[in-house]
Amino acid sequence: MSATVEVRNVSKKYKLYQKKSERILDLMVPYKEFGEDFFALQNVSFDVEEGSIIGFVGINGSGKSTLANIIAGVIPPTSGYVKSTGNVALIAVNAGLDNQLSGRENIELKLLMLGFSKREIVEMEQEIIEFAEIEKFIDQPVKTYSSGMKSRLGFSISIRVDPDVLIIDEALSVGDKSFAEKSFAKMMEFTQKGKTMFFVSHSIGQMKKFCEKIVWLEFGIVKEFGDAQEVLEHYEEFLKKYQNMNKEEKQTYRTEALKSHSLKKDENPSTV
Ligand SMILES: Nc1ncnc2c1ncn2[C@@H]1O[C@H](COP(=O)(O)OP(=O)(O)OP(=O)(O)O)[C@@H](O)[C@H]1O
Repeated sequence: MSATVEVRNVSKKYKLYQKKSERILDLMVPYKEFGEDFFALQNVSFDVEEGSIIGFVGINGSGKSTLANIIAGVIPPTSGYVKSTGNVALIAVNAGLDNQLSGRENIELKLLMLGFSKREIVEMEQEIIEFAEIEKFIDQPVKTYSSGMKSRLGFSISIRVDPDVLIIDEALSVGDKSFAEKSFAKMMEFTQKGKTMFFVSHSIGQMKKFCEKIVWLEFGIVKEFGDAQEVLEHYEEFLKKYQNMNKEEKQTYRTEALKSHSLKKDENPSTV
């Protein structure tokens, strides 16, 4: 089964504190606010059709992982909502793995939580271990794994579970070449099955190969959403300019971008 995903007016606010004491005061004093509000995402809206492959691009800190985590239900939005017609799995380095447990225990826990029977778990477990290529380390605690091993384990569990919506956050960048090829082939299988997929990567090459549509995030705001070739062309042009800016120019660019967004929002609050 594939699924649709509706992302509507999603914002995520964090509090930034200069000192530890500010954080404590903010918790303790009910009638006064401490710290500074920071929006990792602001009013993000878009719709995804069944079987689409969507890429998230944007410079560091633009909100890609925050959005991926909100769609996966790992963190809640501050306002707005995400609706999906199917179950969603997130694959990211470290996502959903308990560092204190062994690889095997993590597999079993995840499968138990998803409602698989003991017999099914035994059947699936060996396949997951083999695909992840961590055979002899499978009974060691995950905290001793390299980031590549964690990512391979997370990837292998998620694809075996066969979710309706798959979100892959930079998880393919950490494996070696042969694992990357194997994962890529698996993702192709998923696309052929018509699954809905989100893909977060700094590699524009990977995005071009894989995605049909792109959400370009800039300072937590949707700068563009549309056809992959077109948006990636604009994003590449922007990157060339942005990388040549000095610190002050980047700061001015940020201030102007946020100002123009808040003007647009006032004109039409429900769409970005
Ligand atoms: N728990 C948190 N508390 C405070 N700020 C946070 C928290 N999580 C993320 N942020 C901030 O939110 C912004 C968006 O972060 P996010 O990781 O989503 O960006 P990203 O586009 O995935 O970045 P990168 O490409 O560097 O991985 C950043 O400025 C980050 O510092």
